[in-house]
Amino acid sequence: MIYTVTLNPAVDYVIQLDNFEQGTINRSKFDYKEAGGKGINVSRVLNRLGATSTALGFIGGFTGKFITDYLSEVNIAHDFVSLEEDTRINVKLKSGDEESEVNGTSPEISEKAYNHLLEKLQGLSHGDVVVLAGSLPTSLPQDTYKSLVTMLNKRGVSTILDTSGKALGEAIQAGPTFIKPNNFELAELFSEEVKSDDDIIRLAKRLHEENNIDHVLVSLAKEGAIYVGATGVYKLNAPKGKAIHSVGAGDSSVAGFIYKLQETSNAEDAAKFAVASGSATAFSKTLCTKEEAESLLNDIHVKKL
Ligand SMILES: Nc1ncnc2c1ncn2[C@@H]1O[C@H](COP(=O)(O)OP(=O)(O)OP(=O)(O)O)[C@@H](O)[C@H]1O
Ligand SMILES: O=P(O)(O)OC[C@@]1(O)O[C@H](CO)[C@@H](O)[C@@H]1O
Repeated sequence: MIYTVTLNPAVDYVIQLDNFEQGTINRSKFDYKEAGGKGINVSRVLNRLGATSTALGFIGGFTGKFITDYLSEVNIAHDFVSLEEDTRINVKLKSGDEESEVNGTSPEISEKAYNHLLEKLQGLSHGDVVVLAGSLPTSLPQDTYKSLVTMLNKRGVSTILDTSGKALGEAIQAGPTFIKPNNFELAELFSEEVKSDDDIIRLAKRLHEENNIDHVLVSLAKEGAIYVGATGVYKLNAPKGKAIHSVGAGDSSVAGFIYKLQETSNAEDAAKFAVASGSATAFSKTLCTKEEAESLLNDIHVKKL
């Protein structure tokens, strides 16, 4: 069974304007709200691809209810720990072709709430897959993902990690099964400039070999992705197209990778489907459908390096 863990979910409030002007009243051309947060997006894309998952994490208030109502409506199982405080609202502002984001602050996570989540995860075992994705609420320590990965690894659970900054730096020491940093997150992780594919491959190989991470997929937005794993190093181009809404593109790549790897056990196919899913999301108004992802597969070429 696949579980996604979103410790810091969000209602994404997406606003489109022709031209945002600072210091004055702007009126949106259109706006909408979506159930967001990286793990929740992974569950949503898995659902669109035809794979079942259960969404876990912390949820609270009217914003939390918006998310759980939506998940129930689209038949995504969920078992969140309830909080008193509202789940945050993240603003995604699109002005012309520019995208800006203001992500809200997280509610406080009490020790009791954290232990409640831990109990749910402690019930998992070999064969289960857990996706840990997104930022940590500010009240949780930076090594939270590290301790969760350590605990899950001991139980034989596969761990997929998509986070950034110090939380990522700590968690890679526990050797998750799969990580998907983008090139900026990779550079930050090693405090190095990443200027070329060779730089990316060198650092991704270190993660694979020294940190024991089976699959390292470095996403490169419109440049595609580079994969490093036991079967080799692959460079994948992204299909050409007009990027409409890139929020959730990375989460779609994670979902696409997990979905295809479970289906075929082939890392090259999984990396290709990851790029297709990420690009399909970037090219559409919201998260991709299976048909949209599949329609891009012929435009993605995998080069073994
Ligand atoms: N402009 C684009 N054109 C084509 N494909 C894109 C574009 N932007 C993103 N993608 C696709 O989405 C994947 C993930 O994108 P990216 O590297 O931006 O991840 P990310 O930084 O985690 O994204 P985000 O935080 O926006 O979800 C890429 O590997 C690519 O397949
Ligand atoms: O603040 P975080 O947890 O790093 O990212 C949260 C977020 O920006 O990520 C998703 C897109 O990947 C959005 O749905 C959500 O608003």
